[in-house]
Amino acid sequence: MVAIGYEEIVRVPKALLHDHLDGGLRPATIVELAGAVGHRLPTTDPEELGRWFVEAADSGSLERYLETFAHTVAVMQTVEGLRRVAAECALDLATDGVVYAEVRFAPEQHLERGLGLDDVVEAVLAGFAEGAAEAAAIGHPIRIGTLLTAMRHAARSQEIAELAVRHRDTGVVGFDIAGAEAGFPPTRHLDAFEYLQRENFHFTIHAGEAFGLPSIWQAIQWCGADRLGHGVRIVDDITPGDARPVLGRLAAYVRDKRIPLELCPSSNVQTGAAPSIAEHPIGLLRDLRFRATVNTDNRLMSGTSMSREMALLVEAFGYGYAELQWFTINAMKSAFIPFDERLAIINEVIKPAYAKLLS
Ligand SMILES: O=c1[nH]cnc2c1ncn2[C@H]1C[C@H](O)[C@@H](CO)O1
Ligand SMILES: [Zn+2]
Repeated sequence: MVAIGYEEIVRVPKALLHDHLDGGLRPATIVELAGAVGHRLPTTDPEELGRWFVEAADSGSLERYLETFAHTVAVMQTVEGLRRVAAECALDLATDGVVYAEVRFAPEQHLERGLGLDDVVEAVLAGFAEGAAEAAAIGHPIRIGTLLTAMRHAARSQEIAELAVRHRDTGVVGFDIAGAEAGFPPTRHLDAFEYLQRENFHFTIHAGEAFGLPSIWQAIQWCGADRLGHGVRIVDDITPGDARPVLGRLAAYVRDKRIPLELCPSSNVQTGAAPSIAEHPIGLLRDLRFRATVNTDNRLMSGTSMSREMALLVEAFGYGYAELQWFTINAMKSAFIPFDERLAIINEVIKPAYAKLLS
């Protein structure tokens, strides 16, 4: 069987659940916006800047990886900057063949030049709407849902959770916590998660990336997370066994309850959560039929795209269209938009496209 090529992967519909708005800027846009607000960058050559982000993020440490965001967050402090970045994000994802995306960002990081939390959210939602309309006009329809993230080292999660609920009818579909994981367990934000559950709202939690099973356990059993951001370290609870891998109690629970794992292969290699793409646990987790999904995390810091992540998996694991469809439908089933809308995208967009390729 001939391996599927990159161009073919771009053409198939893809669904993306874990992508950070402030981790996906175009380098040329950063240069332009930084010039306008007087922010000093490591270089003002867009190509060099793109390489700088990937190299700086390639540190083997989540903490050092996160330091690179200072340069993207700095240019996302005005309505115009936020709107533009969101519009370009929608357009870039759509032209990469992503038909459904949930994009997240932390509003509390965008208040340095006087905007309020609601202004920030409204600017981003307007940008997504504009980018999606532009994409549809050139034949690349995309549905974008927004997730609001609270930073786990800070103490604004309740406020951000309320902000998310306030904007639930205009495009915000979920909540998340992100930032350095070690030392900042999910239970620090229990009040926010309990509030969201009372509001019948959806949330995912970055867990099991730079810290292991206790973080995943807390996210699910204490906080009630619908999905796990990364969750890749669930493999620490899976042992080889004689005939087949043996799942511990937590891994079995995650699989039995079909808890979605937002796996981000390239990002995990950069932060040291996985040794290489070929050795990434996604291969095992797919074989064991966990609800595994493929994601970009930060397209700028990883120099990647949704199609590139899938191409890397095709190369490393020999996947064909059947596996790509499986990951895509897993993501769509796990999305935070209403059930009927998820079903419509699966039945009217994803399945017909793959059916042609699989027949
Ligand atoms: O993979 C990640 N783990 C934890 N935090 C992350 C990751 N990628 C991005 N972030 C942080 C940095 C961003 O500024 C923030 C909001 O998008 O989320
Ligand atoms: Zn992330």
